[in-house]
Amino acid sequence: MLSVSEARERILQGLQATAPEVVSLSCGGGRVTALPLLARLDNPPADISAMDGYAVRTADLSAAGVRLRLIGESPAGHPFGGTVGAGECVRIYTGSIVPNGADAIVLQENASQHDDIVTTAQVADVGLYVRRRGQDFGRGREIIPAGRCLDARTIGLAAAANHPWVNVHRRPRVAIVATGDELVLPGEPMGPGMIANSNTLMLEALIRAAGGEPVMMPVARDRMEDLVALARMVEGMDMLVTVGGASVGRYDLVQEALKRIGVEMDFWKIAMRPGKPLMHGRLGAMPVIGLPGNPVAAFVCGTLFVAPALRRLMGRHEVGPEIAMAVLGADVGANDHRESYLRARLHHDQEGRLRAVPFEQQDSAMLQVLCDSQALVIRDAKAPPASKGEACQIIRLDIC
Ligand SMILES: Nc1nc2c(c(=O)[nH]1)N[C@H]1C(S)=C(S)[C@@H](COP(=O)(O)OP(=O)(O)OC[C@H]3O[C@@H](n4cnc5c(N)ncnc54)[C@H](O)[C@@H]3O)O[C@H]1N2
Ligand code: MOO
Repeated sequence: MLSVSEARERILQGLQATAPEVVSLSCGGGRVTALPLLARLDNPPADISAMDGYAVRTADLSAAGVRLRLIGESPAGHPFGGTVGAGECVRIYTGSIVPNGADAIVLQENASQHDDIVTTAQVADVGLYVRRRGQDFGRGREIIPAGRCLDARTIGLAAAANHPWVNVHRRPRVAIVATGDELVLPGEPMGPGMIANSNTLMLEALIRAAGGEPVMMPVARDRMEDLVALARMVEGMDMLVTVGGASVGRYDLVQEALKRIGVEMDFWKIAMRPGKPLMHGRLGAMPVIGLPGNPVAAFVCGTLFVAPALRRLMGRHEVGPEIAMAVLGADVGANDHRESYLRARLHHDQEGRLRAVPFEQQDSAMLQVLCDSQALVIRDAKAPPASKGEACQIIRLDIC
């Protein structure tokens, strides 16, 4: 059976980012740049003051207590048009353009003004409290590379560089097909043997959080015709995710149905717990991922395989999952041949180290334990027993 990293490699192999589109910058959050962004102006656009005070000539300030003549003011948005000459100064404010002739700012706290005479209580070096033109970035400079996920910081930077729009990859559309005769949507009447279809809604949220556009398809019943008909409806999607029916039971028909609609299967079953019956294939260029039905297995496989594939389709270079370090908060036994992802609580110990305490219960159907976990502790295949205090790798779940 494939290892987790081999399986992820195979899923990511050859995935192409979706086509670019132009969107308004205010809608760019979570999208990935398809082209580098070049600054459309210098920032700041001119030498500006970093403080409220007086724009002065440092040559005049050989000592504190110098008297200068106030010849005008330079409020933000209304630059002073003249030139500061010897023995003169101009009232200035944070963000205002430093007038010609001036080369430093005296803080207003360090000066007193009576009518048009300003007495300074400070000497100044050239450039004091002056932000130079282009100090942040110059016009034409690449400020954001292609492949960067836009967040509050990058949106602020793009806006400062005068970009109203951004060129980003289209949100990948991901069809979610849940399978099973026992499923009803939450809130619907529930007959005997029925359960609420939690996986579809969970995956919808997971896909949306990873930047994709989830498309909920109707539930496929455990009949070949149903599955085949539904699977055919996914043309034009960027990814198909099925959930359930992945195992070996009589009604686990997903793999066969996928083959019938032309999916070229790549692998089925990997050395992982939870998530062993994971499937992967391609319908043309479209990746198809078949998740196991057990909800925790579906979530863990969603995190380890669906979200990274989605990030690659969105144009990201780094696709995760992000691995962090912690120390074990309890002893754990030897592991078998399946790499394990243990649901665990996280807390900081008295030395400030992050401790991960795996839950006793690791059943892959227990959503409450999953929700009470802040991390997955990764146990390598065939890992020997490990003691409390030993380093371990984790995937954090508590960073929303
Ligand atoms: N004889 C064997 N049995 C099983 C094996 C095996 O190797 N040999 N593997 C087990 C493992 S591991 C897993 S994981 C599950 C995967 O099963 P399926 O992918 O076929 O999933 P189902 O049988 O359809 O459902 C399993 C379980 O999850 C519930 N479920 C399914 N879909 C949903 C949904 N949308 N929302 C909420 N809950 C869902 C379903 O009712 C079942 O309880 O197979 C093991 N068996
Ligand atoms: O994936 Mo299954 O949930 O390993 O038990």
